[in-house]
Amino acid sequence: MTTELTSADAPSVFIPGPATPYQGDIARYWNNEARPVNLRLGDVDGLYHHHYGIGAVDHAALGDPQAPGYEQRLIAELHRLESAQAETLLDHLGPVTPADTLVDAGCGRGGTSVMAHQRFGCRVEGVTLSSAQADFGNRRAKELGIEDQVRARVCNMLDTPFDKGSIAASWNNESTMYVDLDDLFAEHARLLRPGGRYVTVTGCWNPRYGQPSKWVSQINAHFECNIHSRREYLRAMADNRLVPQAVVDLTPDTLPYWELRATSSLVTGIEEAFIESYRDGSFQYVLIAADRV
Ligand SMILES: C[S@@+](CC[C@H](N)C(=O)[O-])C[C@H]1O[C@@H](n2cnc3c(N)ncnc32)[C@H](O)[C@@H]1O
Ligand SMILES: CC(C)=CCC/C(C)=C/COP(=O)(O)OP(=O)(O)O
Ligand SMILES: [Mg+2]
Repeated sequence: MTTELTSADAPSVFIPGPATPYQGDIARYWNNEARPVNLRLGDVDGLYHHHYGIGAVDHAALGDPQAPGYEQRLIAELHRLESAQAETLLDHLGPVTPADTLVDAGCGRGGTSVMAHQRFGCRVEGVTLSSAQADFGNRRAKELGIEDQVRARVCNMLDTPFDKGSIAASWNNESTMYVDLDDLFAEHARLLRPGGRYVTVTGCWNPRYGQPSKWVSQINAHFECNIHSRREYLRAMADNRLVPQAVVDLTPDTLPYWELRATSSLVTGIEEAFIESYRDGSFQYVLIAADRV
């Protein structure tokens, strides 16, 4: 499906329509998303994330909850933990040079893309289903003067325009639960150069629990997504020339973020499901870094 857009100064621009009705739903979801928990955190330093945080809470920085300015310090602390999550993802990309191009699959508002460029000095290509997110990310890149280096486009991450073997490293930061993993990893394996690195940070259900718990079902309903099991990740990677180099269980590291977020005025109602499922072992927050062989 294609949508033809015409304007006075451009002859004709083709934007691919959603590949499936589900992708149309997800594009609409993210086009309409404007939760204060994401915008107010992003306003702290201009890095806008749609992922969660890891690491210990800095109680000294937070100070007394009764003291003036506590809510702003709480927001800054949640944001610091979300940026720490992205730093940990970038730590696993391996050596990247300024001559390389990276792909941020499911890039959201582009926070991780900007951080990757700032760290490695390289080009970063983001793809999202949401035109509002792509516009937002491109606007931020322009404000930072890095629009020639960091770009977001409306594109299905299962079918990207990047040449075979042209990408040094790619990642999904909390965006794998919207797609079939075989299709996703086949596309990463195609675009990555042999020896390239793929990293995902994701929530997955724990096969040791048996089946997805009621909390996992609640998270799926809340975000209109489909959380996969840890086993599915490892199987789909093995089937698509992605060999895990590190599998890190970040569950204990993300709980403090959730426990702090649950006390904030910016709660969205999903906090209990994350906290309870991490505690009962039915759900895990993991990082998987894999070599494209
Ligand atoms: C939870 S957000 C994560 C955003 C970003 N990775 C971050 O860490 O801030 C999920 C993202 O996945 C994107 N997404 C979901 N399915 C997609 C698909 N088939 N192709 C491209 N992007 C997709 C959504 O558009 C959204 O930007
Ligand atoms: C770990 C899992 C299962 C994640 C699901 C994907 C998702 C919606 C991530 C956070 O986005 P967000 O930052 O927009 O969410 P929120 O508004 O809750 O902060
Ligand atoms: Mg968020």
